[in-house]
Amino acid sequence: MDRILIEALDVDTIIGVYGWERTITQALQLDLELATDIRSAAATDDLRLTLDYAAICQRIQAFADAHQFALVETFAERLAECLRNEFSIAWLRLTVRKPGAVARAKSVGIMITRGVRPSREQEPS
Ligand SMILES: Nc1nc2c(c(=O)[nH]1)N=C([C@H](O)[C@@H](O)CO)CN2
Repeated sequence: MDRILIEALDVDTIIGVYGWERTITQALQLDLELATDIRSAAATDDLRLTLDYAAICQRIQAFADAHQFALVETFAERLAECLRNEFSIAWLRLTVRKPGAVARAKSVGIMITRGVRPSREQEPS
């Protein structure tokens, strides 16, 4: 199955387990792989037949503006659910990094995959 890719998307949100983190906005950096079949969009050159990565990026920041989670785990799980529902995404991989959260690490974070991975039988040989 084909994948739409979004790499190193900067998202601002209120997130963290400590009190001081509830008073500031912090940057998260997201990578996404979104399974979709791009062939009909490519054949017709029609954006409506694929996943609009610009619209998805906008939705992600709107989601981040609307929520204040403690854990990056909760942010990732709830965002994955939101995107899968709203954009009819069968399978996705989402990486959420929190740069600078640990002083001696460039970033920390998590990666999740959700949904049913499209089978290879659906792919052309
Ligand atoms: N597994 C996690 N560990 C930690 C998280 C988290 O979201 N998931 N968060 C924190 C703090 O908010 C940290 O980012 C502040 O520096 C600590 N551990």
